[in-house]
Amino acid sequence: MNAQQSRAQVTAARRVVVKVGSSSLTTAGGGIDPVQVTALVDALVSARRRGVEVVLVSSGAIAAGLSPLGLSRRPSGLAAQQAAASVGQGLLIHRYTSELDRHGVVAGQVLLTVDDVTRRSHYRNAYQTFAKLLELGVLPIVNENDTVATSEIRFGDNDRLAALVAHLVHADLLVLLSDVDGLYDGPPSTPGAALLPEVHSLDDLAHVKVGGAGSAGVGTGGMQTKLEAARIATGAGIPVVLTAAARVAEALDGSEVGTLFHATGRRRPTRLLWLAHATEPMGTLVLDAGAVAAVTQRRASLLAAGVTGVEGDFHAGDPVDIAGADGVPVARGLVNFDAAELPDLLGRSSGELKRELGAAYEREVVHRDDLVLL
Ligand SMILES: Nc1ncnc2c1ncn2[C@@H]1O[C@H](COP(=O)(O)OP(=O)(O)O)[C@@H](O)[C@H]1O
Ligand SMILES: N[C@@H](CCC(=O)OP(=O)(O)O)C(=O)O
Repeated sequence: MNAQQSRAQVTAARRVVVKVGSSSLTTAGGGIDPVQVTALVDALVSARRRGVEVVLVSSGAIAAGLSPLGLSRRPSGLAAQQAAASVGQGLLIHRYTSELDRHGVVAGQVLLTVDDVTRRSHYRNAYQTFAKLLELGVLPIVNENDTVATSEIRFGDNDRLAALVAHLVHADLLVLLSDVDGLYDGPPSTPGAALLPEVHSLDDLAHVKVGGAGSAGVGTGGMQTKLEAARIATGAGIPVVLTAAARVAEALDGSEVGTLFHATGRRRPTRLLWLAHATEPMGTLVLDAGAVAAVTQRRASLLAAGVTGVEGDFHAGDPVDIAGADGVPVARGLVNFDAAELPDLLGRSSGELKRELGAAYEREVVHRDDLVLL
């Protein structure tokens, strides 16, 4: 496939998720950069006019809230960040809404937490909301619900959130916008660093040196979280274009800008993708060798009989790691029992548990549908 043919996947995309980072939306002095927002909105509206459905994932709430609160830089404490996000998210949406209004486009705000897409009932709900918004011609603008997320359940970076949203809405393409015009083989400030126009497999990037966030101090993850996002999306069958926010119009019309990451894998259930890549495990279940084989090779549910140890303080429904005797996680799943209930059940067969404790205890410790191999 030559470079031009590669970009045909971009122009063929009918549903696109575009993610823009804080560093591309804010001025050097802090606050939202109106010029950048106008340029971004114009490019998104042009794509919509070509019949493309667009979902925007926008960071910038914390950055936009700094100057109204008299802060000159991103605070380190979670509560202060949440306060800044609370102030800034309204300003950010107001800016988008008024820009989109010039084009007669209606914006819809969608604030997501990790729970919204790990819990079965929530993620179905999130999918239906997006589908309805798109059907109504609304441009959804997504951010993490920073003000309510706690440090344990926070995403922290919107790159992975964007990849998971792309999968959730069944997008054909993910466009990651930053202040740098693509992936370089080393931090772009390093002399001689060269842009990589195409990446066929993220496993080929051993030679690439990846640094942290840019100099402005408002971005969070740097290139690392963008590569993680690219891994999630491409592994689920969605190609990714990474480029500078200033080049969004070219990226969307299929010009050869930035870095194109080719899709490598196929679609998987969104919730499982989320479980593998986005959740913080609340504990670990240690298994005997037979149970490891059952879970990893036969894709069976995990039963109490094969669990030998329980670590952590979790509740039914929480994500937990599933490890072999060496403690190395082999899978992650949503557990069906509280940590406190499990010690009495370990090593016992389902039939025995049902006889002694009642039918409610016959259930799997982790059901195979709620389990993903790592
Ligand atoms: N190999 C690399 N290629 C490109 N950029 C890199 C690389 N390593 C580190 N970076 C840095 O990552 C920064 C982008 O991340 P970040 O500041 O978090 O952006 P955003 O706010 O857009 O999410 C760039 O400004 C760049 O300095
Ligand atoms: N939800 C946070 C954004 C966190 C984040 O990922 O920021 P960035 O690295 O700029 O994309 C906010 O709106 O400030």
